[in-house]
Amino acid sequence: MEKQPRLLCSVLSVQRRPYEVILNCAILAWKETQTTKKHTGRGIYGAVKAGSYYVPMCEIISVQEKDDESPSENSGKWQKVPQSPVDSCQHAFTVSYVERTRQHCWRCSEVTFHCPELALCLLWVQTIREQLALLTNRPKHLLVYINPFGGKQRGKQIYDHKVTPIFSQASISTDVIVTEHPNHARDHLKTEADLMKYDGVVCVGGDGMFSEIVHGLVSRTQRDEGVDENSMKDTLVSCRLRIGIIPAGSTDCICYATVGSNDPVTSALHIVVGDSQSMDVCSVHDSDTFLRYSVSLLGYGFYGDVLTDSERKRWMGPARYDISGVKTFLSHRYYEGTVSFLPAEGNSGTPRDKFQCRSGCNICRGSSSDKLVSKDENNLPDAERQDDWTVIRGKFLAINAASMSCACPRSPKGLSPAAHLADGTTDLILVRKCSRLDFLRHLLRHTNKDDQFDHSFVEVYRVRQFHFTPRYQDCDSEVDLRESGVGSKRFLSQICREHKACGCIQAQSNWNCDGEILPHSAIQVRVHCQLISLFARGIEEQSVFEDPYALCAI
Ligand SMILES: CCCCCCCCCCCCC/C=C/[C@@H](O)[C@H](COP(=O)(O)O)NC(=O)CCCCC
Ligand SMILES: Nc1ncnc2c1ncn2[C@@H]1O[C@H](COP(=O)(O)OP(=O)(O)O)[C@@H](O)[C@H]1O
Ligand SMILES: [Ca+2]
Repeated sequence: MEKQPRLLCSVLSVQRRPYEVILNCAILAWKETQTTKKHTGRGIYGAVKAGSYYVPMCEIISVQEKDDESPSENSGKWQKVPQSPVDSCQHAFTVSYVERTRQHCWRCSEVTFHCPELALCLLWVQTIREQLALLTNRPKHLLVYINPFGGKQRGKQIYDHKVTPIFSQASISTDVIVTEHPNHARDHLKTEADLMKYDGVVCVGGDGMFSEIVHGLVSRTQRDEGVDENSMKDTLVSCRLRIGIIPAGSTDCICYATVGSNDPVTSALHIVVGDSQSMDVCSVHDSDTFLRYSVSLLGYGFYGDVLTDSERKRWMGPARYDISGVKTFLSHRYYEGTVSFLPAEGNSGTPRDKFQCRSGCNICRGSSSDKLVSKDENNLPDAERQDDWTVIRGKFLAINAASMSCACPRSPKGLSPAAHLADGTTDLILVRKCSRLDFLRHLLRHTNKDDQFDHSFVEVYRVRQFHFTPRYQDCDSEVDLRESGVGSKRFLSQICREHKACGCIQAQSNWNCDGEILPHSAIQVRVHCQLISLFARGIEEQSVFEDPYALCAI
């Protein structure tokens, strides 16, 4: 760490032991100074090795003056007569800071420094506050939307009990809206909210609720900037406001994949310290009609069918996905169609890479300069790479586009473990028709450490754009369904009318678009590099986590 000039340096006491406490603009450090007297039985006193600690300024949450007569410090029945400067410390201040615990979870921890004089105590408090005020990336005023019906319907409780105290401690003020119906948050952001008042928007809920916020903010930004969302060719304008996610949904994939956990306190602390993580957003069109945005999973076939079935079981809460997952797996439906895509080239890596997108990812950082026009290594804009499109026809059990890993508690490394949060690409995973047993093997690899792409029936490509067209696109065309096991040649129009009753194949699936059903089959998708930002920093390397630097021996 670069040496910074000291702002303050004093001997203060922590738990009745003297520490040399140093403040510079990057860290607060405290190092034990006293040579503790130990009686050896022979009249000799020895020195105990001093402990040193530091916390980065950017991870200090707040500083408060403290009444020194706290019961924890002076709980005895009698008061000791002060004999040394340490014993006479009457004034104190408490610093709250981020502490890393297990599995990428953060907690709020505190340390109290006792000072011999009031003036010194006030000087410390004021200087730390001044340093915190220089951290301009921290939000001061937030707009919060709570979905009271997401996940286990505990959104409001989670916010009131776990998040509000942390925001108050960090002096963050909030306007809170508890949503009353689907799309309440989206429409409020799109048309009513006075966004200039806020430094960020927070959603309390699951991926569906996050999707509402993204739609509200992105659409509002395009409208304000005069960008036509219906035009696939238009470059979208990035949103000014960062989004915070307090996980209170069923899958919480976006929170899990950007923070490393689905813990509300951790997410609240990432908001407080003003973290920032850019994210790609896919726009989904049907010809010249804008349909939706997606930041995590666009899934046709298996994941589309799971979602469609699970919506009817919403009353079950998160367990609906397990029931619908098994049911959809047993139905073993496949869908025919054509996938065409524009591969990502240059330094974008591949979905089979062994390294994963982590906090400060170099690949994502490198992509930010290309963000306005997506180009390949020969510097050709996507629009001029018409010859580079690849076309694949087939029968698919699943077509998944993962714009990020899609890691979640059900699948800790995600659908595409090497996908990047902010590289301007999505990983297109094609699972061709195969036996039930093979498909099960593939699905189970989402839940363990084995490579889910290492199957002959699975292909994966890193792409900037893709199109999907189902084979049976409209009900007037004559099709041959013998291969589909239906028997003889028929008209699809008949099948569309009859398949529900007769149990024959369903010609089309729906897209699962970040957990929302998109009742379209033919779509065109384009990735917009780093269109939004989250109050997150990406998943920290395990080494940072196992050897926490927020409070560590130095
Ligand atoms: C028969 C055994 C199947 C085992 C498959 C396990 C694989 C699980 C991978 C899950 C990846 C999920 C990607 C994220 C999707 C979410 O956006 C979406 C909505 O979340 P939320 O709004 O919080 O409810 N969740 C889903 O689509 C659930 C998919 C579950 C599939 C079993
Ligand atoms: N007040 C509300 N009543 C009903 N549905 C709502 C409300 N607010 C938001 N929603 C919708 O609930 C759906 C699921 O929300 P989400 O928070 O993602 O929970 P889950 O993870 O359980 O699916 C989203 O489609 C969202 O639009
Ligand atoms: Ca990406």
